[in-house]
Amino acid sequence: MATLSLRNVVKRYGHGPKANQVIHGVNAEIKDGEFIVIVGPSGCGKSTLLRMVAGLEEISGGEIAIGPRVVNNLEPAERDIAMVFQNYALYPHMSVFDNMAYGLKIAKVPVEEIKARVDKAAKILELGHLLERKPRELSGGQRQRVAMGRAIVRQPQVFLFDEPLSNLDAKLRAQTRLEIQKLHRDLGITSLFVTHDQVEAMTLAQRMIVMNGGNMEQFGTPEEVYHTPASTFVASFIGSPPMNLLRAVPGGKAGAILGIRPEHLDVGSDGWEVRVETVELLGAERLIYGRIGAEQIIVRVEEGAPAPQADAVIRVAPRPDRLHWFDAQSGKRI
Ligand SMILES: Nc1ncnc2c1ncn2[C@@H]1O[C@H](COP(=O)(O)OP(=O)(O)OP(=O)(O)O)[C@@H](O)[C@H]1O
Repeated sequence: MATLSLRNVVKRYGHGPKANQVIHGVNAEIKDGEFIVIVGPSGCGKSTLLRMVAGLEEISGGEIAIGPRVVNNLEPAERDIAMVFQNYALYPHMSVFDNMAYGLKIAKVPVEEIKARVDKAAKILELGHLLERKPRELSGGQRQRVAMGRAIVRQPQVFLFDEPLSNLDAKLRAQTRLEIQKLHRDLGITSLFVTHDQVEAMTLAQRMIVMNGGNMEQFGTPEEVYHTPASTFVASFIGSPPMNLLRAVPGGKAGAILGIRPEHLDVGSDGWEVRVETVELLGAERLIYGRIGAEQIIVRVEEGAPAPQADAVIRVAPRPDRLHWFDAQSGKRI
């Protein structure tokens, strides 16, 4: 097990004047045994960052260290990491056992030791009865577990996950999320997990790195990111539906954006006048979409609460201890 340090990490594709910088100096000190999620929209650089840790992309600037070792110039195989890919990358002609054993055979681990490690991983992942099958004879979730098994048997210092759940349906994704959490509790291996899904990030992360356009916008626990988002970007990326960001409402301040989450607004007899546009029922709750003047606002209420009609005018009060303020120019929290 090991710490993982990202020190002013930069990535440029191409050289000279045509070079395209896509990671602009990321700093993060990840503790031994921590589960870190890198989250952000498509193209923000999360896979590139992960692939630099893995050694699959050259590091253009800065330093990456695993434990005390700077790994910038080490081959992937020398870095003591194991990676789980989105498409699982299993060998189709090999059995489950051989898929899991392959990396160890290449590393010339003794046969008995290989068997013991594969059997142990298969037990943890409940794959024991499937060891003779080929990948095509497995469900998506089982293939995913084989891919994780292959990573576990390597006993790496660091696990790297590149959107490993995105090919699974919603139910299996939720279940596999729980399995990964359990695995991490049991093995305690430092992990870096990339996803564009904020729910996945919130539920899995001990701390999360929120990326935007090649910059780290925030590095914190899910609670910190939800309760004290560092910018309007983070505020609107984490939370569903996103935080309301209001520029011109009664009680607002010049040069500032007022943020309030839909779940922190109370419908009642005082507060802002909101003209209702539509109301959605989502099962346990209702979303009221409306306007304060020209500003759009979303209010989340419990399903049992009275549902206003379209065009009705209701009063909505923000909870004073749940207000967020951001600089209107920079979008940063003030
Ligand atoms: N080989 C490459 N050559 C040039 N540019 C690249 C290359 N690979 C990625 N990029 C660019 O780097 C940026 C970051 O890409 P990256 O794949 O890391 O994003 P991402 O956040 O993982 O996105 P996604 O969720 O869509 O996979 C993008 O603008 C992308 O176009």
